[in-house]
Amino acid sequence: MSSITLNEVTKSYGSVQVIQKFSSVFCDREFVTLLGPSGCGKTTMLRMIAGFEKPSSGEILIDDAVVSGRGQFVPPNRRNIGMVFQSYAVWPHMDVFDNVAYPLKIQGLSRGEIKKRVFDILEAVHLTQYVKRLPNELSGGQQQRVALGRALVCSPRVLLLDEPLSNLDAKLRESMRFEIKDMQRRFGITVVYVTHDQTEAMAMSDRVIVFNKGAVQQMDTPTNIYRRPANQFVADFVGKINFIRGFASDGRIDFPGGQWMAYGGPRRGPVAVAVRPEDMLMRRDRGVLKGTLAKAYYLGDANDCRVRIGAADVRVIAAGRTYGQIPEGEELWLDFDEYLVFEDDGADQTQILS
Ligand SMILES: Nc1ncnc2c1ncn2[C@@H]1O[C@H](COP(=O)(O)OP(=O)(O)OP(=O)(O)O)[C@@H](O)[C@H]1O
Repeated sequence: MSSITLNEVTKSYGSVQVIQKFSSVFCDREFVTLLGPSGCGKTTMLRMIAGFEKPSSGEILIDDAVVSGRGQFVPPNRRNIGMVFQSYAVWPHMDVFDNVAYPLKIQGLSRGEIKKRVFDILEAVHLTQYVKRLPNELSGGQQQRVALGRALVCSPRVLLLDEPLSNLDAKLRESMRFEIKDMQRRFGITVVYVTHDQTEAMAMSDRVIVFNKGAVQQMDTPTNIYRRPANQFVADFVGKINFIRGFASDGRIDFPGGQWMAYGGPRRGPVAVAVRPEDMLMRRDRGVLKGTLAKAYYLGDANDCRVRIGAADVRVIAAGRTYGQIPEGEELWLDFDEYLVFEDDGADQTQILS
């Protein structure tokens, strides 16, 4: 068992509140990702769970034990938590074996026991052949695996990862995602992962918590975050999306410029119709909005298109094999495969058609 319970946790620095009241239970073996733009409070939340920061109010429990709150504070080294940061934070003067063995030496384990546990972990993180190397003889990905091994070697109850892949190149980042996920399953560990990269969050998590300015915007599964975003912020932050401003009345949404679409939903007044680029279909015969294909960029697997409607450019992603079927400059219809209608919050990203 290794759950984390956060009860009405807040954090302020002076008069600035960086985490607004936050409550949740991260379940045993759950992979939870804290996702949000820079400065939204993700790292602060992770540091409070680790014990490097004290909440201003509220309490944190690991399993049934209070680690922060009710007049108690358990220091980081007594929380049995493993941590990996963005910077590899491996000791440059120690070889791979000694880096991974370090936490066990501090615990005073016997040499035989240390050797056994280090080699078990090195096998799990695919580093057995590099055991004698110094960090500067390893690639970034290998160094990050050393950090991961060192975090896991004490069999922690919880693993906290703060942007661990952001210093790696794109290809390595992708493969490490699967390695981390695989390791989490094998070790049966609870993971709290911090990132501003939405694809990382989607690929690994059981649950994603989207933050903005210290406040939770949505806590949900990756599919719900993507397909049923709670508001315009989440819709825009996670994935690509077009917002088209309109006015909802009974049975229809009117767009500036005289175009309109049928609408049976409950909203009335100013709205933003949100459509993901891959949910837009370009057709010759009929559709929701009429426009002109302004530009089509061929990317191989996809076409990244801009369709001009009035004064706005709407982004459409079509299958690569359809490239050239509609030539640039030609009139077309846009149909929406799936769309959401938000109350228009006046956000900058909302497009005005005219
Ligand atoms: N020790 C501190 N004193 C004052 N303000 C702080 C302190 N630590 C963090 N902050 C502020 O708290 C807010 C949240 O910071 P935090 O590092 O948690 O954000 P983050 O979402 O992890 O961002 P990033 O992705 O850039 O690391 C920021 O506005 C930051 O400036």
